[in-house]
Amino acid sequence: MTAGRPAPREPGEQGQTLVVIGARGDLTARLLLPGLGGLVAASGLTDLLLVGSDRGQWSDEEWRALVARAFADGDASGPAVDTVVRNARYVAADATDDDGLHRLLACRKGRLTLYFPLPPAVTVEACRALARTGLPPGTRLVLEKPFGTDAAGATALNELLHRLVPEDHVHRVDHFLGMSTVLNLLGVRFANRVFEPLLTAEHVEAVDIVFDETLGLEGRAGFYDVTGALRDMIQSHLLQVLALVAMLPPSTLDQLDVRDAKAQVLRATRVWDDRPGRFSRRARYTAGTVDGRALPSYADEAGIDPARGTETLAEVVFAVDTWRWAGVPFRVRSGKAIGAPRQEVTYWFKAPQHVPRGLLGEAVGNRLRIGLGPRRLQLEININGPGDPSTVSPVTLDTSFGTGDLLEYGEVLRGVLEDEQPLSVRDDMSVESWRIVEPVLDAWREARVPLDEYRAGSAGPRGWEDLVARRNGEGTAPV
Ligand SMILES: O=P(O)(O)OC[C@H]1O[C@@H](O)[C@H](O)[C@@H](O)[C@@H]1O
Repeated sequence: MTAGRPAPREPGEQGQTLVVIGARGDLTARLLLPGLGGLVAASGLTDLLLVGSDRGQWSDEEWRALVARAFADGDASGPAVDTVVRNARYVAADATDDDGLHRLLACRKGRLTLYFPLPPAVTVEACRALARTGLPPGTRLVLEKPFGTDAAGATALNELLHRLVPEDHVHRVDHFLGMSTVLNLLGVRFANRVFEPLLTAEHVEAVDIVFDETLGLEGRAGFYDVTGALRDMIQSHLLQVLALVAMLPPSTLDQLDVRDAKAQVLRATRVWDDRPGRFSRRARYTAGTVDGRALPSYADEAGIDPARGTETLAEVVFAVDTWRWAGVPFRVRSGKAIGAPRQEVTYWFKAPQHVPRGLLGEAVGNRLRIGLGPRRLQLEININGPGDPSTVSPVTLDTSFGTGDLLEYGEVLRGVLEDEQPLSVRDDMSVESWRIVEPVLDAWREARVPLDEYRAGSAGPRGWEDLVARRNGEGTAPV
C-alpha cells in the first residue's frame, strides 16, 4: 500500500533510530521483531539503529541474540539483517522516569522513532515523562492498542500526544490493517465493477465480520482479564475492518483520503436501534479441548478474577447510518477458544426480487465471503447443476488471495519507518471507536446482558449458532 519512498528527513539527519520501549515483553519478540526483520531484509535498510530498552539490566549481546532469533523466526536473513543485528544496542531504563529517558534519547542517531508496546497506563506515564524531558524535533511515536480505555481516556491521551508531537508523527498501530486480506478489501471492492455497485443497502441484507480464534488466554491474564473480547477485538481491530468494509470509494489511496473515508463510517456507526441490552451478547469459555489442547475454564486460569465477569466471546450488531447502509445490520463477533473458528467478512445479498416461474430448485441469496484466515474469497451463486437445466442449486466460486511480501507487523512498520500513515489509526478514530462500544460496556456493567458460557473447543454457547439477526429491530432468528 505504501509507495516505498524514503521518509522525509529533518535537515542534517542521517539514518534513523528505532527505540523499542518494553523490549523484553512478549509482543516485541513474537510479532514486532519478526515483522521488522522481514522489512529490513526486503528493503535493504542498513542505516537503522535498533535500540531495545527495558527496566532490567541486560547487555547489548543479550539484546542482539534476542533480535537475531526473532528475525530468524520471521525468516529474515541477508547482509542488511546482519548489519542491523550487529549495530543493535540495549539501554536499561525506566521510561516513566526522566533520567531513564535522558539516557535513551542520548543514544539516537538520525530521526528518532519511539515504539511503546506497553499497557496504556504505562504509555501515558512515559508520555508524561517525555513532556517534561522534551523530544528531538521530528520524533515519531508509535503506540499499541488499546488507545486509552474509554472515549475520555483516548481524548486525554491524544491531547497528551499532541503536546509532544504533531498528529502526523503519531502512529497508532493496528496490525489487522497490515493483513494482506484486510488490505485486499480495497482491491476486491474498488477494482471490481461487479461488486462495488452492489454493496449497498439496496442489495445487501446483512454484513458479518467474525474473528473467532482457537487461542485461549495464553498466559495474558494481566492484560486480558481487564480487557475482554469486546475491547480487545471489536472496539479495535474489527471496527477498523468494519470501516474498510463500509467506506465510500476513496479517490486515492493517500492516507488523507483513506482515513477520511474510514472516519466517516465510524462517525456514522452506533449500536443497532441504540439498544445495547438487546443487540449484544457475551460469554466466556469453560474447560474443554481445542485443537487437541486441554484448556481450563477461563474462570480457573491463573491470574483471573472470576468475579470480574470478563467475556471471552462478544457479539454486537451495529448500524451504519448513511444513505448507502441504512437498515443493514453489521454483525460483529470475536471469541477465544472456539473450535473450527471462522475468520471472515461476509456480505449477505438479498434474494433476487423475482425468480421466473418455472425455474426450479432453491435459489439462495448470494454471499460474498472474504476470508481473513485462511485468506480466500468465495462467492456463492446459483446455477443449474447436472440434470434439468431449469433447476438451480448453489455453488461456490472459490479463490485464494496472494500473501503479502511482509508479515503484518512488517507492513505496519514500513508505514512507520517510511512515514506513511494509511495503516495507522487517526486520533479521531481512536475516540470514535470507544464512543461506539461504550453503550455496550455500560449495558454489561449494569448486568442488562447475561454472561453465557460455552465449552472451549465448541462453536460457542448453545443458541448462538447464528449471529444475532436484526430485522426491523426485532427478533433473534437468523437472517
Ligand atoms: O491472529 P492475530 O494476528 O494474532 O490477531 C489476533 C490477536 O490480536 C491481538 O491484538 C489481540 O490482543 C489478541 O487477543 C488476538 O489473539
